Amino acid sequence: MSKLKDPTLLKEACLIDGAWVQAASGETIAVTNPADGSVVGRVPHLAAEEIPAVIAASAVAQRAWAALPAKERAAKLRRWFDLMIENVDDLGLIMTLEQGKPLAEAKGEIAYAASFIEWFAEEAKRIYGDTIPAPKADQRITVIRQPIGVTAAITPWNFPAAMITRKAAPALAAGCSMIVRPADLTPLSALALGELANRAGIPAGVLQIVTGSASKIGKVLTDSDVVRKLSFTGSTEVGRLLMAQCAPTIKKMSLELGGNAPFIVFDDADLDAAVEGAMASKYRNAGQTCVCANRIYVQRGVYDAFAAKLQAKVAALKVGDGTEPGTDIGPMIEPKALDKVEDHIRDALEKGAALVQGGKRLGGLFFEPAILTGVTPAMKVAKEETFGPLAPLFAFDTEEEVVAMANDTIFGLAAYFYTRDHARMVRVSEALEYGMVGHNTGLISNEVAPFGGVKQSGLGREGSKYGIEEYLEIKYICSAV
Ligand SMILES: NC(=O)C1=CN([C@@H]2O[C@H](COP(=O)(O)OP(=O)(O)OC[C@H]3O[C@@H](n4cnc5c(N)ncnc54)[C@H](OP(=O)(O)O)[C@@H]3O)[C@@H](O)[C@H]2O)C=CC1
Ligand SMILES: O=C(O)[C@H](O)CS(=O)(=O)O
Repeated sequence: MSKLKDPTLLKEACLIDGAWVQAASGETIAVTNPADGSVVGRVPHLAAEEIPAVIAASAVAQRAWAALPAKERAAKLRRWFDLMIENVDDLGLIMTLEQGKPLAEAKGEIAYAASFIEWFAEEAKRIYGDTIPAPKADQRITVIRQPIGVTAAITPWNFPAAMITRKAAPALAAGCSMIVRPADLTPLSALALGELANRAGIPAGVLQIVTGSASKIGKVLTDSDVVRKLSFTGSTEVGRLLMAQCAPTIKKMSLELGGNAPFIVFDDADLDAAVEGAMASKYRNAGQTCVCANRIYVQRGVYDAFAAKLQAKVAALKVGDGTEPGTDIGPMIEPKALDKVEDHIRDALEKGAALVQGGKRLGGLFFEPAILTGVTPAMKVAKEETFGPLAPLFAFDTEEEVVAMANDTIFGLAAYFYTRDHARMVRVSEALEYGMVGHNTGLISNEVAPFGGVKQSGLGREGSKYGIEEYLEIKYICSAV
């Protein structure tokens, strides 16, 4: 890839025990650019039989890594953060070429991804314990927190860097090792991060990155009793499967799964702010994020005004190759993603909705950002996650009605609402059954706050002071004195 300042960041190999390794079979997987179908690179297609050695290396490395003083682990993580920031242009370009998002968004994700490493480099030094007054004079009670041990992560294609560091940073900060299996569609970002981890002095085997069959590699990782924790980001369907696979070994799990975010606009909202928030929440990454507004509810008195304002903004979005200046919406990741958006539009139209903006294929994997009006709870788009650039507008009359509709889903990841009434802000933020709620904002993701869902959107939290708990075990020590 000639445009890289540092071409050695394009790693077409797996990171195993500190070395860059090909599959024993020599088989590879092509990584293609969703903008034009060109091959960006090729990564190894490891066989399942090659994974036990990776797990063994992880176990050896983890013991030495955990034995380091926290301050030394923190310093290496901080160096990894610094190297990511220094290489943001190359990391962003690699991401745009394999995932499609506009370059500015890709660079923004690199900064977001790096922020987790910066944050947990600091948290590494603050893993405190407790002393507890004993019930007997000849006893002393202490509580310490220790790393879980060998961990694994399986990550999705939509945030090829942030979903790696949001798991690896707390794991390594806690003294764990981690084996990462990135999505086949976007492994190059993860492998570039692995190269920078090596350069940062993170010891061989502490962070390993393997590519190949998700189900076969996943099965080896979930079956292993050495792997004590699995962190997964992806669909609820695969999350359920992995939970079942982890049950026989009683693995700790973190699950960041599907969403179906309601975005509610009350009639007392600042409409321009609400439109800006809807644009940011809905069309980021071409709508391919789990916290995207999936259902937009607008109180009847402002419905037409909101729809008109939103349509004007959406009509101005530039769809194109993510490397082209001014592109707002890149290609979608694969053909089935466009099929799902079209299916949701077709179903809504058959049930009485109107397509007032966009909704056409633009060739290849490009899709025209769309708006539906007259949407009702009877339509697929009310129950299923579109994961694409489609804004379905529902009208509502009362607060009670819209909260009930917003909560009528198996998901509970993110929700958003716009109101300038303080009492309503308190009532609605407490009534919404979601792990994360945005009030008068459509962007809630950062490294300092606990990211995660309730109901069938997942288990656990990532980021924040809570995120490191996912990689620690509590040990209670009772001493007779
Ligand atoms: N809560 C969150 O933060 C996020 C949730 N999601 C949700 O995921 C969906 C879209 O993302 P998508 O990546 O397609 O989700 P998938 O669940 O299909 O894939 C996620 C990851 O799991 C891997 N995978 C797939 N099947 C298995 C299996 N049987 N065993 C082990 N690993 C497997 C995939 O590998 P491969 O792709 O190589 O086959 C990929 O690396 C949406 O529902 C979205 O909401 C997505 C991102 C973030
Ligand atoms: O996978 C996702 O969709 C991300 O978690 C969304 S975010 O963290 O970038 O908001």
